[in-house]
Amino acid sequence: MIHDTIAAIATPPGMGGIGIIRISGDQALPVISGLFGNTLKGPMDCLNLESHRVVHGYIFHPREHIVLDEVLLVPMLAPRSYTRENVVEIHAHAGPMVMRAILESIIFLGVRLAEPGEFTKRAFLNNRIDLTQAEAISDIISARSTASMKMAAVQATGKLKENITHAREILISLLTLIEAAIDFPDEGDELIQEKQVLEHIDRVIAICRQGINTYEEAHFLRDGIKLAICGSPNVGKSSLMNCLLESERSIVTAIPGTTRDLIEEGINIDGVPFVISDTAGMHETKDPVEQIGIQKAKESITRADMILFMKPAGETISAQEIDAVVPSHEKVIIVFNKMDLMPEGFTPTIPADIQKIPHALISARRGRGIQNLKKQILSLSAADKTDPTGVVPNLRHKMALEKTKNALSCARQNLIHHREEETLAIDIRMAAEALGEITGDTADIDILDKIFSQFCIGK
Ligand SMILES: Nc1nc2c(c(=O)[nH]1)N(C=O)[C@@H](CNc1ccc(C(=O)N[C@@H](CCC(=O)O)C(=O)O)cc1)CN2
Ligand SMILES: Nc1nc2c(ncn2[C@@H]2O[C@H](COP(=O)(O)OP(=O)(O)OP(=O)(O)O)[C@@H](O)[C@H]2O)c(=O)[nH]1
Ligand SMILES: [Mg+2]
Repeated sequence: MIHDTIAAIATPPGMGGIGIIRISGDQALPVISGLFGNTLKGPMDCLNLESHRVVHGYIFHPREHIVLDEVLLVPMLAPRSYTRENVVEIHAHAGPMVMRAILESIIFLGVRLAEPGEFTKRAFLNNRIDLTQAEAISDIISARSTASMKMAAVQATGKLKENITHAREILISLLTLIEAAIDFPDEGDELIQEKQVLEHIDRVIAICRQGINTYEEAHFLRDGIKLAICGSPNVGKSSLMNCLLESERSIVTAIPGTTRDLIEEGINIDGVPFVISDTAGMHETKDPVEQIGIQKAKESITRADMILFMKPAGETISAQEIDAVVPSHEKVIIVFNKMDLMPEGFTPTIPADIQKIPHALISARRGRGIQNLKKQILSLSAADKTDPTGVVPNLRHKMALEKTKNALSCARQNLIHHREEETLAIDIRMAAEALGEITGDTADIDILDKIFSQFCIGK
């Protein structure tokens, strides 16, 4: 039921300067009238508070009539609020006990505790924002890199919604035309001009294609670029992992075969998110634990977007060695480690057939050459060439775009082969519905519930 009034603590738990409790719904003002007064005398009538005007005062315990806290109150009256309902915010002191006491007082007066994402769900159900904007708000909060934060911020302004809505409108007007042709078969040929219809279909296919491509090129800015460190035992893989993380995450010893399990950690390099995995050293072994570790290492390398292939500086490297790990030679950086053991001015020798592969010379133990390596990683990831201020669909959007594109390819065939108009209409309706899933216009309640339940409490 959307007509009940909900409340939640909007700020993170724990102690802090200020904590915000938010109430939304029809009963927000009557409830606050039972709790808030602008003098120490007790609660006052709040039904006529002015919207968007901060009021100073006190929160009183609804039964014990004692002061709970000195607060600022922010009324935002429907429809001029985040949810489009009456909203009242209480800006209190952020201590776990005060915040809880105020929230309990509100609940005592008949308000229900909000579910995760419920304020934003109401903003969506009341048409303040569409589903892509709701998802973007959640992405802004959970962003772990500047790049993904920027992408989410663009999406929150409604850029993706505009693109999708535009494409869907093209399909809906096409559909109207085709349905008219079905209803008035005599005028069908005048209503549907094949060339024009094709043009419209192709325009929407192009929009889908563009969205899918952008996802492929840029989704890693949201999800993180998978970077695997691999090489023989003892080359310094774990030392490099720790160096990049700037913490002693992996165990480092002089004993070959120290790392057995796969170790994964997220970092961000110049605002770009990476998920680094430190793998077990690759070699022939009879040790069953090591064998499992090496199997995991291989899987991690297969999944990786980028590979750091480590060698001790001074040892020779061959194309075959790299072939064994990454046959395509793409997205590999050869990392020569332990440069501190080499004479000053040392440069590694690289066979002619692999000179195109980028390389770096470092000392993981001394932390030398790391800045240069980071630069190489960024440049190979092409993250520096990807514009995070563009619209980047997420996986859910991409799947719906694929569904749209496929349905339209069928529609195209039907049109070219002059099949029945009904068949054409079915495909186009399917495509329009798939687009509507992105913005939430045609998404079913299970999808909506799933998306909103992943939000923070109080959002
Ligand atoms: N204190 C506080 N800070 C916050 C929020 C909030 O709810 N409370 N927000 C919550 O997520 C975000 C800001 N989003 C908001 C979106 C709309 C309105 C709002 O009142 N909109 C009205 C009025 C606009 C106007 O009159 O200028 C409207 O759109 O009609 C407020 C906050 C981030 N910061
Ligand atoms: N001199 C020198 N020693 C290093 C350097 N990097 C790592 N080492 C040493 O090499 C040994 C192995 O380092 P690790 O980081 O554990 O090597 P690994 O590749 O993770 O080894 P495994 O997990 O066994 O496959 C340790 O004694 C490190 O201190 C370096 O840059 N210079
Ligand atoms: Mg190791």
